[in-house]
Amino acid sequence: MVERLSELDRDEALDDLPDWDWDEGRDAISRRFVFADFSEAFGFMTRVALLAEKADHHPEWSNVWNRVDIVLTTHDAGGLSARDIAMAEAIDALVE
Ligand SMILES: C[C@H](O)[C@H](O)[C@H]1CNC2=NC(N)=NC(=O)C2=N1
Repeated sequence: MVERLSELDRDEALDDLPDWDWDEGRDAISRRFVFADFSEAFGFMTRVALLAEKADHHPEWSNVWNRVDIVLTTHDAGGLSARDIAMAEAIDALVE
């Protein structure tokens, strides 16, 4: 069972994820991705979906044409966990 990150661990992890915002109310992190067009956005979503299935850790997300909004939190833990940090790092690596 994965646990929620402590405040200290969270602050440390978020220092290395400057493009992600922490939502205190939800204990979640979010990031908006903007692409050239829908095709680029959906290609990205496909790659994220494959990562998510492999990790058995799934984003909450929405897509409007070239925009993809992703929220990561761990439902099983009731907040942000190391699984979200790992997923955010893997997602960032796709767009680097
Ligand atoms: C049974 C299965 O392992 C769980 O429901 C997994 C699947 N994907 C998940 N995704 C996310 N974001 N949080 C979870 O707690 C979670 N749990």
